[in-house]
Amino acid sequence: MSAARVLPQIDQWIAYGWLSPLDRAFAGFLLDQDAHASEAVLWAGALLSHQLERGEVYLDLEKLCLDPGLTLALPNDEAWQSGQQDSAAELNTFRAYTLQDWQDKLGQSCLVAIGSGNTPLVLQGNRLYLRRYWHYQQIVDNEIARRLQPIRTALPASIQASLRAQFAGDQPQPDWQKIACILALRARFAIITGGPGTGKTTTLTKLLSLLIELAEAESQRKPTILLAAPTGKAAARVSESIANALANLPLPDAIKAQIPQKASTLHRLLGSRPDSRRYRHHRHNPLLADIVIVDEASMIDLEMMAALLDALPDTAQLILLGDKDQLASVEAGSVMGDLCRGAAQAAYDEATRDWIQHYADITLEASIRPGSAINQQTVMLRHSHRFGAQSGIGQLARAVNAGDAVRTDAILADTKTYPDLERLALVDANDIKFRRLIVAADAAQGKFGYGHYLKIIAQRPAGADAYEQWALAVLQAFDRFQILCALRRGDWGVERINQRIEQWLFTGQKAALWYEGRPVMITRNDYNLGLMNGDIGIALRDAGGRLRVVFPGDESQGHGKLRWLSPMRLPDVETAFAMTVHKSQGSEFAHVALMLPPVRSPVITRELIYTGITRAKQRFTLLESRSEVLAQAIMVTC
Ligand SMILES: Nc1ncnc2c1ncn2[C@@H]1O[C@H](COP(=O)(O)OP(=O)(O)OP(=O)(O)O)[C@@H](O)[C@H]1O
Repeated sequence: MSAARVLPQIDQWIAYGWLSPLDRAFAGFLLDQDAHASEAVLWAGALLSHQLERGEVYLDLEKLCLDPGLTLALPNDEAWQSGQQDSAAELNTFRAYTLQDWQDKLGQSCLVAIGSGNTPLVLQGNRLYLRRYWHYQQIVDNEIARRLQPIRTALPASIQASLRAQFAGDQPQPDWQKIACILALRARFAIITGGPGTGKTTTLTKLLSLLIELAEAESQRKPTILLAAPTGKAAARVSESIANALANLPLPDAIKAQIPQKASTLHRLLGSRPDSRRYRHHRHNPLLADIVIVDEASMIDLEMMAALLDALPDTAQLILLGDKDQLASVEAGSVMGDLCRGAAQAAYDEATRDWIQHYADITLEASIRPGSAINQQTVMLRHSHRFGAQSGIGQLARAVNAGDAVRTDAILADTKTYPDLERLALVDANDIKFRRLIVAADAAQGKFGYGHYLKIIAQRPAGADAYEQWALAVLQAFDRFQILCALRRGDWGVERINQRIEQWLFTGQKAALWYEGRPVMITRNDYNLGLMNGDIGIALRDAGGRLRVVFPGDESQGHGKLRWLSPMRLPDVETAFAMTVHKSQGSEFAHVALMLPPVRSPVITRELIYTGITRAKQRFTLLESRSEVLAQAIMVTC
């Protein structure tokens, strides 16, 4: 194949729906920069661009050689659904290339450098980066490495006494929550990961109280603590969880008063500016903080993590919390997943185990091979205090996470033991069983459908002064039930499912785009309106009869106050009866129904199923038409 034939072949791949015009434009840009660019460079450029759109920050050339289909997630869901699987043979284009071939050909190009420089591409071992992402990766790696050095070799006796007091009482052993606190007191970086209800917020609250005490003992001053989350919704949820933990934990009032209860979004924390990638805070204007906490850290992409670390003063401590097993952020880079690699093994070295033994009085067995420096500052919480042995949601999430398809099937079948689970086989996406689920309004049974929030809308108050409360009740009722889809396109994708649900709920009434009851999700940040990607509002008529879209208050106005905005002012929105699992991250709903399409797709992975299940607090329904899709999905991990 010659370089001249690469662009037409990329066009063919665009026709299959495999690559996008953006990928071709990038290959074209490389050709403009170097008219002698080889076919390998042009293909690598187009595939790297494709990977970035899929959320990967680099093209893994080794994996590309081993399995191009799996590495590139091709044929993608659209191709599968439109029966284009036959074109999969085209993936053999790269079969003849070895890793060495790629490295040689890329290494010879003036468009590729091995490290620093000003080439558009950077090759590092088997990874090909776009320079910008390579730079972000450097910041993340270097800044975290600097913070991993222990800053304390001993803890004062007063802290040891507080630790004993906070962790008194019976706990599942080893007490990972205690270990998390002990390790986070040692260095300026720590990760606390765990599934839903494993006590991340509880542990964080105890840890903050210890850090406050420690700062006062060491420097006689109160530390400045900043609390953040990647999205507005996640920030609101974190604020609520911290307030609950503070109400329940027996901490001294003087300490409680210093623990922040309001989380902001990372964008606001860093000082985002409209229409700019740059933030107000960076290494030359760092944040004023001693301790920075970021919850829901699995949603942080590489660019945001680099911006955060760049803005962190040298002396500040960073603590990341989140669930490593959730899907990574929609943007490029599964930072949390990468940082937590090996966390489940608790591969602590001798120094770490000695520290834990000395201060937590917990003896851990030596691991066969000690983990990385990051592993030493990472703790995985393992015991769910929310989902006990009787919780189907908890059991199902564990089985999926372990990749155990047989157990997953058994749990879903045992509705006697696990009445919080339901598996519905649908003939097609129009099935009456699906329709019944949608229109249900059985709140007393915990079986919410969208009939529930429509009932509340119908209870319109008589006086204008009660409108705020009514709208809040509507938003809360809507939040109880959510349809999650694995795909965007096709009969089982978000777009068509939303249309179908609209028809079922508003038969005959709905003609216009906007109607009372329409739930919408913001798909692009609007800093002027304070609306963030993922925020959900509902169209309601205000006391004057005008149609407005009501959103929960944002952090600047206080989370309780509602915002009534004209639909005309809203940036990009989409109907939100159904949303993708990706978009549901950072949210929880009483009842979640997850739809799996009848065809296998490389984007339906174990992480996607796990994330979907763990959005449910009380009830989980699986909607499918071919049962093997679930089993196949949980074998695939990203
Ligand atoms: N060690 C513990 N002993 C008893 N109950 C606990 C313990 N840790 C947490 N809990 C309780 O478990 C519930 C979940 O805890 P928490 O909110 O801290 O978990 P989480 O991991 O932050 O949850 P999520 O992120 O899924 O909302 C809370 O009711 C909390 O009081």
